[in-house]
Amino acid sequence: MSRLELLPAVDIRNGQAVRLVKGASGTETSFGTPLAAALAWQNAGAEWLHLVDLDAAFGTGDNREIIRELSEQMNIKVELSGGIRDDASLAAALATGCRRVNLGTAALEQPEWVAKVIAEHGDKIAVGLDVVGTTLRGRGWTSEGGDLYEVLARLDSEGCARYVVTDVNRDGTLTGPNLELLRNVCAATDKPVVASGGVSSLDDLRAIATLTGEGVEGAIVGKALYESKFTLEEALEAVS
Ligand SMILES: O=C(O)c1ccccc1N[C@@H]1O[C@H](COP(=O)(O)O)[C@@H](O)[C@H]1O
Repeated sequence: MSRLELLPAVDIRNGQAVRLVKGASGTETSFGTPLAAALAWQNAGAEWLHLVDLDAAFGTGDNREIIRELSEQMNIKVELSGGIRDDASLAAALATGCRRVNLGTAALEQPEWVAKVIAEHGDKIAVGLDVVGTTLRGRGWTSEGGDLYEVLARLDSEGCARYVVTDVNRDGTLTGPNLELLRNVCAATDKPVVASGGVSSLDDLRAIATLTGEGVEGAIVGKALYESKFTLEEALEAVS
């Protein structure tokens, strides 16, 4: 069985590394500069960084320059999310040298464009499936975007390489991952799944790691790291 990949998260709002509760704008807790956070995870042994431009996701601006500068200092793989919705934003994201991008809103609102970029860029494109129950959310998780399994079937048929599955109601809450959701999504697709939302403990990571045989490839870890529930070194050891 393959080892669970860990992706520490750096979410950026107004130039700061922040954590939100259930993705709600206005619930930010700041944790210093994005570069300091990213370097801390890189120096602690991260193989991946999950980097989110929250302003771009919410439509309140962007943090492109910070992301460009930060990316120059990363020698680990970066997955970049937030506001990637057209050719220009996709080109800017890929120009940072990131390993892959996550599309959210675009996958719900612009299916033809998403099918086109999946065909053009292959596994550089992942889709973030951000859900409440089985209903997808877009536009900073404020709009409803259809049924999870219908959209998943459409994206699968278009060759989408990977899905990042977030239970919105667990994100930033430290209440544990939604293992049932992860199992259900893995049963519905052959493509790898990255788990997001709710991780609070090393046991949560061990529980997600039991799903690697079903298709869970990685887990995003945010608030638990920022609130020192465990260290990244401990997390990497726990899933090794
Ligand atoms: O990560 C978050 O906390 C988050 C909160 C609210 C909205 C989006 C969030 N993150 C990721 O951003 C992309 C969606 O951006 P877009 O819709 O493509 O502009 C997606 O990967 C979310 O998981």
